[in-house]
Amino acid sequence: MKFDYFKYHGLGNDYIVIDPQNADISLEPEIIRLICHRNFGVGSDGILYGPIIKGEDLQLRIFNPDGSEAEKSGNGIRIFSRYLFDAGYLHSNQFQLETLGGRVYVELLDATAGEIRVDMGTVTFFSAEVPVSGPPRQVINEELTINGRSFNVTCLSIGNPHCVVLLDDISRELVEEIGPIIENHALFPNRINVQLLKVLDRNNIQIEIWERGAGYTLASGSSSCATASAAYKLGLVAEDINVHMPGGAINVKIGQDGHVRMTGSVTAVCKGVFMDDLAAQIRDLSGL
Ligand SMILES: N[C@H](CCC[C@H](N)C(=O)O)C(=O)O
Repeated sequence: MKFDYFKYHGLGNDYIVIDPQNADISLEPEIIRLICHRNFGVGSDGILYGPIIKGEDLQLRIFNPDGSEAEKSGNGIRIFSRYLFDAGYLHSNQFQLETLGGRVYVELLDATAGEIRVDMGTVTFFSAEVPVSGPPRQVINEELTINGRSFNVTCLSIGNPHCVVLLDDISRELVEEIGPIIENHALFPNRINVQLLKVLDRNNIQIEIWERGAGYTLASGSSSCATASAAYKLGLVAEDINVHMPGGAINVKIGQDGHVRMTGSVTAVCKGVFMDDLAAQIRDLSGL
């Protein structure tokens, strides 16, 4: 039986995998919004579409539940790597994937247990590359006023953009208040993912996450890499950092080569088919 989708999560950050070899779906924004909807669809923090096979290369496209496309997703890459293993695509436990935000290198440490390491590449703090509006600069320890309160922000890209807010105390309430304002702020032409960062010690940080195009999530791999890199840039942590999130922890290592390597788990949830009513809605939305 062919399945239309597979569902996995990385520390509670859940994604639907749609494989073009299995399912013939055009991923228009309104179709993505419907499938990801927690009440009217399957429900998820996004869609992973692939593998798109180009010769030897395996490409992954990543979509947020608002229908926008993300350049990179750390949990998404780990989840997709587990799917490739489960679906029998892999001939090795080490391989590379193409994403909109660049090539990443994956190692299945223990695939069935879902322990996967990803070299997410390098980060940049340069405004033009994040991007952040204003004069060309590294965006480090800048002041940003939201709702009359001044925040210290450091912005960077690891393929997708992140705004890290350094605080002594963090909470879900605060990230849900300022996250959407920062996400859509005029400073960020492509919008931005937002994290509140609390440094616990030289090897442990705690974050709360507001994702571009997704909202509050329990965990985020690219956010883990971005916040660890920002804390390291600010001299607040060592190069081996455990990132603690509401959904669990991810280990991030910052290499001497500048590459950021993330290790975390993946949980397989279910596989399914779109039943007639939803399939008809998808067909209507795609104009078929
Ligand atoms: N949950 C993802 C983040 C997706 C990033 C996406 N929201 C964007 O627009 O960049 C992760 O584990 O990295």
